[in-house]
Amino acid sequence: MPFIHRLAIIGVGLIGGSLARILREKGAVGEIVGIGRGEANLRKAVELGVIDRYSLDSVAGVEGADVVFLATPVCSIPSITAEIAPHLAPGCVVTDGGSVKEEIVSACEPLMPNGIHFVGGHPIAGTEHSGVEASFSSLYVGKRCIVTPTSRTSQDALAKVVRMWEVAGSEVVIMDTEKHDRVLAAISHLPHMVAYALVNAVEGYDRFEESILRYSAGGFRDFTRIASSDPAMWRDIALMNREAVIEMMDHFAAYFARLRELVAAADAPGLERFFRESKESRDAIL
Ligand SMILES: NC(=O)C1=CN([C@@H]2O[C@H](COP(=O)(O)OP(=O)(O)OC[C@H]3O[C@@H](n4cnc5c(N)ncnc54)[C@H](O)[C@@H]3O)[C@@H](O)[C@H]2O)C=CC1
Ligand SMILES: O=C(O)C(=O)Cc1ccc(O)cc1
Repeated sequence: MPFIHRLAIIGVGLIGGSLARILREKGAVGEIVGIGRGEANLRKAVELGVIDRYSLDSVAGVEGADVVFLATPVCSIPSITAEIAPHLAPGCVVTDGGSVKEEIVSACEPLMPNGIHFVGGHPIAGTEHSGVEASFSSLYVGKRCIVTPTSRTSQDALAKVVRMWEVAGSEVVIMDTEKHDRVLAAISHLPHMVAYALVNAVEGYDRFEESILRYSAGGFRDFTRIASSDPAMWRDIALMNREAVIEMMDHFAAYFARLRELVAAADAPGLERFFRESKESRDAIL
């Protein structure tokens, strides 16, 4: 039995499309309406059976929806929410999948009319690919999804969002928005910054006349897979979580400087200790 009657998804890409696929597969949703700007992508989403119909107009698209899921780049989420807020059906629950939470939740929660609730969410699952064609129904299975209620969040709205992610196969973790943004800056945003910088640094190394990237082996390719991620998405994340990202970049720079010192001093035991500590931590997360 569907527990969501009409789901409106704004931004039918990897994240929105994957949620649509799994909820349909589980029989959890009656009708799925896709909303976006790119008509070709939305038409493709209908062809693939990811959504039932689409609208290029957010206000018309959310009509009668009991759940609205926003899955566009993070900086666009507050303005889209402001646009749809006065047109939502009574009792509607609005939630999102954006990679930053503090600014989104503090901007969107107060925009909700009486009886309509915004609950922030973030599936810790994804790939370096984007668009509806990259979406797949098992994306969220066995992954964590962080949900960030506030003291104002209705328990019924929270329960509906938690149920949605559990049906999608995720383990839901409740966290406050401030902690979310610090944790994600460390375990997701910093690695993306490092990967993007590493690829540019190697490409920009001009000792030789040819581009040396084509000689890269498995290690470089594994390490930099995430530098193939969507630039507009990562522009928005870097801008919206700027303070926490800078704090982590500075923290990382201190460790990198320490490693440089060990190399410069040819400190063999120091280097081995540095690498051993890192290997032990990394082995423990596998
Ligand atoms: N890609 C990933 O691995 C993950 C992404 N996220 C978050 O999910 C959100 C969506 O990311 P993806 O699905 O990967 O992106 P995507 O690029 O695959 O899909 C985004 C969709 O939103 C549409 N869109 C962009 N701006 C819009 C606007 N102003 N109005 C309406 N539609 C608009 C695009 O046309 C596209 O169809 C982002 O906030 C991102 O931070 C969260 C977890 C993982
Ligand atoms: O491609 C990968 O491995 C990722 O790290 C995907 C990812 C990107 C952004 C998020 O907010 C969460 C997960």
